[in-house]
Amino acid sequence: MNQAYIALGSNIEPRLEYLQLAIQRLKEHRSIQIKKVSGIYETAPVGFTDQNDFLNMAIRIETTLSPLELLDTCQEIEHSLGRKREIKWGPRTIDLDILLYNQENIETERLTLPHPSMHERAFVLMPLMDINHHLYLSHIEKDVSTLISEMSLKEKEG
Ligand SMILES: Nc1nc2nc(S)n(CCO)c2c(=O)[nH]1
Repeated sequence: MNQAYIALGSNIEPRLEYLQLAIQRLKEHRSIQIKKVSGIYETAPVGFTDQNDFLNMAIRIETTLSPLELLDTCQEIEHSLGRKREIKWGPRTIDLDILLYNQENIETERLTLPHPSMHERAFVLMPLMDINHHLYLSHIEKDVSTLISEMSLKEKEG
């Protein structure tokens, strides 16, 4: 049995519903079992900042799918929930990013694992710490207090 971590995000309303639908579709897949679900975080957009805030979360699954089969499944769910890839970094109804697949390093045209940006994204690391804190203390270049202060700054900005 393989273990994988997936990051989810949405910044087009109804954001929460898109997250719930994506998780439901993963849960319904006969080769995927959802083992842990993080909390849901409202986060300011990073990268392309001229867009709505996101709702982000992460899940841990067990699966018999290969990494590329899991990617196909995630992209099918994104497509079924109306994901348009007009602007690369633009708004999206739902985003499903595979972060880790076992402890494998994978470098293909379609998929790089571990996800190359996960170590610099508070919107990924904070949900992951909900799920499996010991897994991420070793990955965080910024210390946890920096990440938390970044998140609380967002809270204060309101
Ligand atoms: N806070 C936040 N900013 C983001 N920028 C991009 S692109 N994305 C899409 C994920 O790559 C996000 C996101 O999910 N959350």
